Amino acid sequence: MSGKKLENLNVASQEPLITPEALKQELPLSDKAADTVASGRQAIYDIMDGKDHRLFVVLGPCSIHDVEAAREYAARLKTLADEVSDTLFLVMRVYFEKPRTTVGWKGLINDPHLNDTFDIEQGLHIGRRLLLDINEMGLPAATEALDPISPQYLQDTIAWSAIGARTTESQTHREMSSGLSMAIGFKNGTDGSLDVAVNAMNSVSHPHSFLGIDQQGTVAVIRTKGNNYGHVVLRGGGGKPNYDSVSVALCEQALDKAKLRKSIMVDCSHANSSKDPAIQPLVMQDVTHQILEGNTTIQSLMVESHINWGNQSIPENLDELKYGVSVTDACIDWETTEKAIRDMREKLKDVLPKRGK
Ligand SMILES: O=C[C@H](O)[C@H](O)COP(=O)(O)O
Ligand SMILES: C=C(OP(=O)(O)O)C(=O)O
Repeated sequence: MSGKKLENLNVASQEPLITPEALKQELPLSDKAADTVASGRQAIYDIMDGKDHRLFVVLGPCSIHDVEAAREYAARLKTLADEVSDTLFLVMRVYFEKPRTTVGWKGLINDPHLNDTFDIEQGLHIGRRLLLDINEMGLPAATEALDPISPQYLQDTIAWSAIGARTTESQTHREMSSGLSMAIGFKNGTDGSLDVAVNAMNSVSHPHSFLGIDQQGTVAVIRTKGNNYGHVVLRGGGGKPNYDSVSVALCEQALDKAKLRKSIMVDCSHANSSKDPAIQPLVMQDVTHQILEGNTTIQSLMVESHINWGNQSIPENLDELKYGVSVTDACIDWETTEKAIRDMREKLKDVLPKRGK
């Protein structure tokens, strides 16, 4: 055996991590929370299958960094969700994993103390605790599945997942999604390309076999059945939006050609708003107008919303963090969120039940 050190040359250290099974034993899902997850997933399947006339709307902070603010947001959202539930099915964005263009804070699981200590074990505990609490309130949760291992720890609490613009083309993410137990939205690429999302939908509907871990944390060959509830998320890109009726029609054509499900989510943020939160309610209004004009394929929306407007950089002294303000992309505030959702409900409440008939 050669004495030359040839592996892990750029690895600083490795630490064992709690297993998914042990985390779930410490933080189990209650019957009430499990009902929220199961009924949330089913409502989304029914909307995608045309059995439920509502739109589903994934809304909430760009990222969670303060669990108290997230709980307050969830309580407000639950009240609003009940109020508009005849027309809109509201699901809270509970995003713990942030894909970065280059570098930056990677989210609450990766660095829960926001200080580059990367206490991932603590991050998993804090994240799971919050997801349990939100589901306990009766509010379903949505997240981005970014790390290919973390779903084993958290996905039993999630009603809808996204694969982000930076990972839609990744085989690892398509394989993982083919085994996830809920509907999954694939964003178009950051350059605006739709092909990557269409190809992802095709890939995810097939069974895959790949390397992963099981609930005991043992390295395993994971064999999946395929996920038939993949759909496209139009988020704009390459400096241009793609929520307008022409882009939506082109998306429908591409899905038709590929013989894939014509279920479209419009992301009102990201490149569809040039990351200016003030544009998000305008995108919501435009989508509402398209539906009033006869569109039948937009079945869902995504909105980045928090308690307070805008965003902030993470300060060196964390005491200086402003409460309820995003530390990643800028969000609309609660008052704007309530108004935009109520307006949408008012305009669509009589139209959606008759949609496509
Ligand atoms: O949704 C959040 C951001 O758009 C995404 O994480 C990329 O952020 P960045 O370009 O600031 O790294
Ligand atoms: C990172 C996100 O979006 P995108 O992948 O579209 O950039 C997000 O929704 O948090």
